[in-house]
Amino acid sequence: MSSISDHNPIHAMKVPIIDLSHLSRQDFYEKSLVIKEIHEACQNSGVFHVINHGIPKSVIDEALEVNQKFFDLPGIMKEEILELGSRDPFSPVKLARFQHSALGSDLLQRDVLRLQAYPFEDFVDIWPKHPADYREKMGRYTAEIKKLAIQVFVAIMESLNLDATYLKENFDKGMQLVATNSYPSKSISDIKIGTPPHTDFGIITILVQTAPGLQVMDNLDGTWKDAPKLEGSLQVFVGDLLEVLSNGMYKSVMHQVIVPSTNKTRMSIASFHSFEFDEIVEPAKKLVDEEGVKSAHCSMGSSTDYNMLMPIIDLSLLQKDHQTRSLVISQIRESCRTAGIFAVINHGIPETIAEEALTVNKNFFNLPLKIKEEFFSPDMYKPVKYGTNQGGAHGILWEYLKLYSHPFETFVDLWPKSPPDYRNVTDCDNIECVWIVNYLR
Ligand SMILES: O=C(O)CCC(=O)C(=O)O
Ligand SMILES: [Fe+2]
Repeated sequence: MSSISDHNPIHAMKVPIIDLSHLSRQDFYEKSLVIKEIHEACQNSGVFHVINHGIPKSVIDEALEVNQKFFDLPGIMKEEILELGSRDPFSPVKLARFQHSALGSDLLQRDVLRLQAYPFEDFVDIWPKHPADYREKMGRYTAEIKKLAIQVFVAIMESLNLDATYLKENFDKGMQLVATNSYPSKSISDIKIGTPPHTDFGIITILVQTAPGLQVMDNLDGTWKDAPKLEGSLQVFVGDLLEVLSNGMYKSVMHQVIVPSTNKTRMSIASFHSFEFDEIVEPAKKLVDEEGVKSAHCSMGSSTDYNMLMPIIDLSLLQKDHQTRSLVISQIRESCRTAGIFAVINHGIPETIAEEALTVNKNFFNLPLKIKEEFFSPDMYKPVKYGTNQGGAHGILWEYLKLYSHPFETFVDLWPKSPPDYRNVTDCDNIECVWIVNYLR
């Protein structure tokens, strides 16, 4: 059986480096160049380094040190935290050992201490008490990172051609969840050390890592690349909600950690930033085209536990080698088990076909009632059925058209004749298929 250790050699990714000191300069031209670099970085790689970010090295080093000390504590000292958070996924402080299946049959393990960090006063009293300076040093680190996240968020909004103040207030008071990942130097039996492939759920993540192991999916060639640390930099990741907000212009970046077997332990601190928990995120209006067409994104709040977000499955990976295919299949299994819903990308259906189908159906619903009524029937098993419906707490009214569509030849002659190009829309080749087109007035 194949395993992580025998997959292809990994090359390093050219992760863009953004010099943040240019952002605070008065020079408009210099600033606009950085904004352009941020735009390209978010669009192409979904991850970038920030340097000259203004956070003192001592603050970062102390945060890493104090977390290392925490993980080195005897189990008994960590027990109070385990007690507090182990059973409740929404607990603001949670310590857990994650074991996830990754490539092939491999299991990947890491320990994670997750803390809600904003507003600081609301949570600090339940942060670890040991080591004695944990709260002070992590408090300083998380406050600096929050300031940096706001600065980066504003620049990202500008890079999308949105106003610098767009959703800034929401982001200012939004959530900050900090996860310290601890990767021990040796694994037990067959279990490898690492984090399985995933995208981060929020708007942005700011990461500091101590040792090699982080890999990023290169969207250009669909391969994993090493994303090593750069001395003094912090790494910024595009999260799922930024993908939604940007109407798909920026893509959340798929990444994983596979710790090479050396004798060194590895640690990272990931700070996830988003809006308030129950806020629904939708594509920015300015980025939705004139016809109001949103790309295939669901709006979603960040209220869900971050392990429970809408998973995104890249169907093109099913055509790749055996290892990759079984990874995708295990992602699908996991999505069905946990979220019960998932989004598919790279599904092979050209965008034009989906758009034409939407347009031709819109044209159908805009026909005079007299024509649509022809398909009205109380028989719910009729292969072509038009009707109206009303429901939900707000009594929303919608029209629908239900079509049996496979086998195409059997049913196409029953489909609407107008608009004249209605029947040209693609058939489904080899699946049992019923289309139900709902139309909200
Ligand atoms: O450990 C790392 O470098 C990355 C961890 C990560 O991706 C996460 O916590 O979401
Ligand atoms: Fe991550």
